[in-house]
Amino acid sequence: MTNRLNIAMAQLNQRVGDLAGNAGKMLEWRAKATDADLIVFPEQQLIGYPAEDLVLKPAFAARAAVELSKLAAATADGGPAMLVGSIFLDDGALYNGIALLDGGQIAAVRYKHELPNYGTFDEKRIFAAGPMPEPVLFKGVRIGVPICEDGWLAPVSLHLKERGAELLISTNGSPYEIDKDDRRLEEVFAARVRETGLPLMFLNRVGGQDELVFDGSSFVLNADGAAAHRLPDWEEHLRMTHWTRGDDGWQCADGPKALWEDHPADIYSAMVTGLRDYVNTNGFPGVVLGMSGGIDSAICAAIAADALGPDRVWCVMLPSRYTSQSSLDDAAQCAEMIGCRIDTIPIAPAVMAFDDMLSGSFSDRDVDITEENIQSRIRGVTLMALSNKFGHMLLTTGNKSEMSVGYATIYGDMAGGYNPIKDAYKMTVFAISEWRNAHKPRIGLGRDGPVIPGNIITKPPSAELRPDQKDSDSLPDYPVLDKMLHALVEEERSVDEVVAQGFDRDTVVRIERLLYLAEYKRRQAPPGVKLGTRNFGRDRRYPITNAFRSGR
Ligand SMILES: Nc1ncnc2c1ncn2[C@@H]1O[C@H](COP(=O)(O)OP(=O)(O)OC[C@H]2O[C@@H]([n+]3cccc(C(=O)O)c3)[C@H](O)[C@@H]2O)[C@@H](O)[C@H]1O
Ligand SMILES: Nc1ncnc2c1ncn2[C@@H]1O[C@H](COP(=O)(O)OP(=O)(O)OP(=O)(O)O)[C@@H](O)[C@H]1O
Ligand SMILES: NC(=O)CC[C@H](N)C(=O)O
Repeated sequence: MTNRLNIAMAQLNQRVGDLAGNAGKMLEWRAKATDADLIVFPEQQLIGYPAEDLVLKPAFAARAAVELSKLAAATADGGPAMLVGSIFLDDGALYNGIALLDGGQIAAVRYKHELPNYGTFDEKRIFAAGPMPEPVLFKGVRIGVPICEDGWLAPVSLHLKERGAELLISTNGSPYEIDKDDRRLEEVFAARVRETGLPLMFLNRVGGQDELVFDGSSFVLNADGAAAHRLPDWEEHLRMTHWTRGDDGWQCADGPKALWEDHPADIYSAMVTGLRDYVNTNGFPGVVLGMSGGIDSAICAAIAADALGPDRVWCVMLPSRYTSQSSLDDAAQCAEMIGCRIDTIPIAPAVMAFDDMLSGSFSDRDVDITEENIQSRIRGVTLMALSNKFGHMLLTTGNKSEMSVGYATIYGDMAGGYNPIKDAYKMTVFAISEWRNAHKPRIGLGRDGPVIPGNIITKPPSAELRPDQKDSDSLPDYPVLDKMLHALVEEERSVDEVVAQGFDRDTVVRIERLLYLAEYKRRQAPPGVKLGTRNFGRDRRYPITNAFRSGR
């Protein structure tokens, strides 16, 4: 039995499916934590979280077992023991679990009891729930290891306390959502400390995995509820924590307390993190995007420059006969401010070729939205040709307001691989543009100073697909539209409830109809960074074919 423990917290990124890579990285970080008795890694650090249905492939679970044995063998060197999250096939059932690796062996294994099955989580579909976990014994100390959701609810921690746990170490794969960092510390895990009277370590992963981003923001709370450590958000970080046992139990010595980003800096960092990891992990040399002189493409280019560096961002202006001189000037100035390449490829020759090709088929039809959308699709084809030829991934730039009501052209401006602003309403796009002009993000690789010309932020949004077109011709002004959408999407309000908030009934009925009709477009849209509690794709899963309208 010991009265002192040094526990290292490894707030790491992960690569889903790269078991050997994740294992190698854990050993690298362990080698840096020389004074540690124990080094702790986030939930499912070995396989990457969330690995989704990949865990159901028997060969994957078998490989995880092999890699875990190798890691266990590596602890025969007398260095720090390791707490490693992985998957475990046990008597035909698959568990999300954690292993204590010590003295060259797998010294203990515990399974997750509470499986989250809401929002983005589907763990009941892929895992069996473990029994109530007992504490693990390490150097004579009984440590409770609630795995993520186990710590979000009271029963597991209470059980661990009852079974003699002396401190709690919670390993997490807790995705970013607006304000979630403070909620984890001040509400959820502070409650576990109050209920059990035990000190608690909360360790979370960082980095992006498809639509999810993880902010880290790990911490240690002492039994009196005071924070002893706060690790930085959005960065990998190794933190040594020093614990002593006194008459009142275990106490963690005070350490550095990082400040976590406020609004809207956190949203911007989430977008940078999600895009950076998506592009780098999937091996693209950079990104290409259509730069129209509008705010959506401008902020996407700025985010990409902060994610990848300006030299990996390639903007292309694709003017048509409706593109104004001010759009050409704004696009050029924006690229110059960001410090990235911009080329100009006029689309008129392709537009004329399509007019010609289709003139026979369309001879008895008026010109309508068909011709407008052909311009957008020509841009999509051109940008995808650049992507094919040079390897850069095409960014899509539709914000959540547009994606909500289908204000985008399928196979046109919706063509692409990833959308950094997919979960940001238009008013959020304005807010982060203002913010980025006044601040360089801490994790950003872009330039200091403003990156978006003021005119792009102040001019009325327009798709420029026909003369003098404005978004407000088809949609309510964005401050109004966004409030309605917030009520309909994020809060799942009915038309009557939204009308009661002071909005015009006909408009709300129309917006709800557009929202439901556009489901088919969203189902074919690229993934993008989740910011809120109700993103399109993982959180909000509506039927495409859907006759329900709440306003009739
Ligand atoms: N339920 C369903 N399941 C599967 N497919 C369905 C469908 N309903 C329609 N469709 C298909 O979708 C087609 C209509 O969708 P789509 O072709 O997108 O055309 P549509 O939605 O009619 O038009 C695009 C809209 O996006 C606006 N916009 C805003 C900003 C930028 C841009 C831009 O392009 O840069 C565009 C543009 O002004 C216009 O209002 C139909 O012709 C039909 O083929
Ligand atoms: N002239 C253009 N050149 C290059 N890309 C374009 C052009 N027009 C549209 N696009 C692409 O299509 C996307 C959708 O156009 P849209 O007008 O909705 O967005 P925006 O111009 O960036 O912003 P805003 O809605 O504020 O005008 C743009 O973000 C851009 O990627
Ligand atoms: N991986 C998990 O169990 C995460 C669930 C947890 N409630 C969260 O949102 O962070």
